[in-house]
Amino acid sequence: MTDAPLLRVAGLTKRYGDQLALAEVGFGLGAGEVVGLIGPNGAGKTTVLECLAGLLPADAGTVRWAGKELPPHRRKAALFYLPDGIAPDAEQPVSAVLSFFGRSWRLPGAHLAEAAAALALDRVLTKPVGALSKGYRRRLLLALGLLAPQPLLAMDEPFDGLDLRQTREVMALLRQVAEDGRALLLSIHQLTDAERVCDRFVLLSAGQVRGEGTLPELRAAAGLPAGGLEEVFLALA
Ligand SMILES: Nc1ncnc2c1ncn2[C@@H]1O[C@H](COP(=O)(O)OP(=O)(O)OP(=O)(O)O)[C@@H](O)[C@H]1O
Repeated sequence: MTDAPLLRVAGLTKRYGDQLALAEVGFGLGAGEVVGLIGPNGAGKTTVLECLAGLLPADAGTVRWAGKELPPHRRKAALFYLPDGIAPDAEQPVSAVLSFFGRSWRLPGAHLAEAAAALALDRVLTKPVGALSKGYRRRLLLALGLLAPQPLLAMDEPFDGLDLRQTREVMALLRQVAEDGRALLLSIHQLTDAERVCDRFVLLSAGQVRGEGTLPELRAAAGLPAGGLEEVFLALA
């Protein structure tokens, strides 16, 4: 685990009625790190991200940023959250959506063109967002993530809807984003994808953290001499 993490989540608890969706979830994340929030369907990954982003009120828990408590209404200064499956401005062409965010974030046009090219969006710039395929819609969201000024990028299932080649390209791009110093928190249910792109993992099962660390650290915690994330997850969760 990172000694002095940029982000420190502690005791995050969320109930939906009688159901305890998150039970004292805690983990840390450092600058330049790619951390995977790993767990099966219903484990609570989206709930963690939404509470963290300040979109969903948590029942308990603290979020500290560089050692100081960061209340929900100030989270968007630190964190850009890309939810799963949204289509911003479905009627607008891709170029208009990119320009809108570019203006909001006061970015030079060259940055927009770079992000569009990095995600091969140049060929769909005139298409309305609602008419994009799932993979291209995902690419547009990823481009917004690349352009966003916040130091932490949180993404819900960033590889959903991408084919094999697209997944590899986007993984390389996300690794580059981390090398440039941003922190990434990615919710991923495909363990093979997570293993390829993340530095560390937070294993979530039924709203509880069952392990946190690098693969070798998690293997040690599970008492396994070898094995991938899948074996480790099954042993710990
Ligand atoms: N708005 C809601 N009202 C009631 N229960 C909810 C609500 N949102 C989520 N839940 C429940 O909370 C639990 C955690 O859901 P969440 O969507 O966070 O899981 P997840 O790990 O992101 O799952 P998936 O991989 O399927 O997206 C699930 O049991 C889910 O049914």
